Amino acid sequence: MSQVEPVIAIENINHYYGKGNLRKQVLFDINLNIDAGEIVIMTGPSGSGKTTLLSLIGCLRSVQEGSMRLLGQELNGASEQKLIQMRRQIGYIFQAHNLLGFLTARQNVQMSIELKDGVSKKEAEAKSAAMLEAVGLKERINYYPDNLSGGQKQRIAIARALVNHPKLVLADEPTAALDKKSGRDVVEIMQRLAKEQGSTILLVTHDNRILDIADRIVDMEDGYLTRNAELTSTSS
Ligand SMILES: Nc1ncnc2c1ncn2[C@@H]1O[C@H](COP(=O)(O)OP(=O)(O)OP(=O)(O)O)[C@@H](O)[C@H]1O
Repeated sequence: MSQVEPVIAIENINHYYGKGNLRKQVLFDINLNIDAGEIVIMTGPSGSGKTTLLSLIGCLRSVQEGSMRLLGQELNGASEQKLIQMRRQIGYIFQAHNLLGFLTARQNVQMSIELKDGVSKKEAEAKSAAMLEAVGLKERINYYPDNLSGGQKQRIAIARALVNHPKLVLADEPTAALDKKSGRDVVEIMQRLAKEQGSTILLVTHDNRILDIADRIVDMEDGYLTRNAELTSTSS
């Protein structure tokens, strides 16, 4: 039998912004494979290309040069419709968590389930409540985001991203707005749920305090991948 295909397989990716004289290359010959269930942290200075790479992997931007296979599907040349379909298989957690203020915690989570076909409202309600319980917000299910702390809001965003059991979770600076303890709590919840669900996580961060949750750390610098190192586990 052939080897299991990585969740993300990136080969010789280049990316450019702008046109004509203003055209500027921001990603240079990126090669990276990420396997199922891996937690990978991407670090690097501001402007090094992390968000650009994350948005290509997240099907939020079209691949220009090179090959990017996501869950076995080639994204180079993929139609907009195909990209939309791929996005449904990804959980997104961003710094500005994008919760809807006029919906409660549960309704925010439920929304991402109701986008799927074949799930009854009752089922969606129960799933959302269970997911909020899993991130430690059992007592806050009916709260509106404005009445919750930054860490609690980010936990809703995690519940929303993971409720459909996506194979891939992309997180861009998920702890940036949080104090040390809340930041730590948030990534530990992500780590636990992803391991339980067998999800792959790719997380961009400047936060050195959370690097130890990763199986592997990759560094970007000036558009190049400069380090791709596995962490040796200290646990038995
Ligand atoms: N929409 C855009 N149009 C033109 N240039 C862009 C655009 N988005 C990003 N850039 C440029 O591309 C380069 C990479 O930016 P990118 O946002 O990917 O870096 P980053 O590593 O995520 O930075 P940060 O840590 O500050 O978010 C930078 O030089 C940036 O100025």
